[in-house]
Amino acid sequence: MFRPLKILIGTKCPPTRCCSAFVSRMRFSNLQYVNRLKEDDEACAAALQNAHIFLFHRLSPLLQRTEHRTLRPTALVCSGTEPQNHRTTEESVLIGCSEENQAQFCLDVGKNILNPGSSLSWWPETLNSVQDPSPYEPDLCFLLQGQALLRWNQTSGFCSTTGQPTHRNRAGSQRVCSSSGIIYYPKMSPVVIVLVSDGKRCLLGRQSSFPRGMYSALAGFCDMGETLEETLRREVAEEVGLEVHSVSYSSSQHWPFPHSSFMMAFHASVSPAHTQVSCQLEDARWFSLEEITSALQVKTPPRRGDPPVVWLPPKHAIGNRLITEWRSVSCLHYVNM
Ligand SMILES: NC(=O)c1ccc[n+]([C@@H]2O[C@H](COP(=O)([O-])OP(=O)(O)OC[C@H]3O[C@@H](n4cnc5c(N)ncnc54)[C@H](O)[C@@H]3O)[C@@H](O)[C@H]2O)c1
Ligand SMILES: [Mg+2]
Repeated sequence: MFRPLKILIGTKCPPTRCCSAFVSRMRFSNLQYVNRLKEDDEACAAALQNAHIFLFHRLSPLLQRTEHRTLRPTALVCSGTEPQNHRTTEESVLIGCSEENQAQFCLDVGKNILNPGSSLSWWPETLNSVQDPSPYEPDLCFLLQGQALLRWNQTSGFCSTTGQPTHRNRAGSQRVCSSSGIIYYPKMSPVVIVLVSDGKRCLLGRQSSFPRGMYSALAGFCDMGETLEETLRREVAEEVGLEVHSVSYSSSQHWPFPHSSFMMAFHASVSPAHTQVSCQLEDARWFSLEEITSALQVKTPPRRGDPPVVWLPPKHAIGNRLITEWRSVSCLHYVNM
């Protein structure tokens, strides 16, 4: 039976993924340490004895609401003195280590491999319900990484070539076919997300699967063999029938839906003379600076029965970042006119 060791509420945030954090982590050999744990099962098992283990249930992270109405991940703190049960040692996945070289793992205590997508639906709702998500943000990429790695291990139990079982290494960072020796590594799907502008307005769309009233930048999966630029131009042409004429890169983000996407975000512009939308989505339309400004102020999605209101992806989604960047540049443009 699963036996928790000690629950730590509001555990210290893992380091954020900004460039300076990476540089300092390199300097203190943290990355080399994590790489060694991925390659050395014995070292990894030893590290687990004194690790922080972040808990998930059916792929959803177990979160604690703090007194400041923010959410924090819940972790077991292993002291090395108590024996660990079979599931902890066999199913925890390594996701990193602290500045003090304490290993950090994730463990799903209620995995649901028959319907792995079902438990994810509460993610956006939970994240949107956080009044002020800023203290949560450093934890978010950490949890997304853990969730993706847990799901990949739960759904990759068999070799797609031989049909035989695969076995994971201690860190959960690779799986090997027991019959052929083929090595599998975690997969993610590249996605382009693009905010199209005509100079004065930006173009947002919604799919029928989006929550009521939500609009976002256009997005689409890369086809095999495509460059990012080709995906971007194809998706904009397919979804709204427009041709973009300039493209600039913004940023990237791991995204858990539908099965670990790697989102690469861009700004693009169309000629103000050719803005007629031919929509293949549920809706796509141009938004003025004023409309975007008021939509960004909607912090929680409308409840059932509330009047319809446009709202945008939450702060931690890259779609929100694109829209916020566009608004900042547009505001500057108006100030300078
Ligand atoms: N983080 C954000 O701010 C943000 C905002 C908007 C969309 N997104 C994400 O972008 C992703 C792509 O957007 P979309 O749904 O408009 O894509 P899309 O326009 O390419 O349409 C989705 C369809 O593409 C096909 N497809 C091709 N390759 C696929 C793959 N590897 N996995 C799944 N389906 C594949 C499927 O038929 C699917 O129904 C979605 O997962 C969505 O959650 C994220
Ligand atoms: Mg799309």
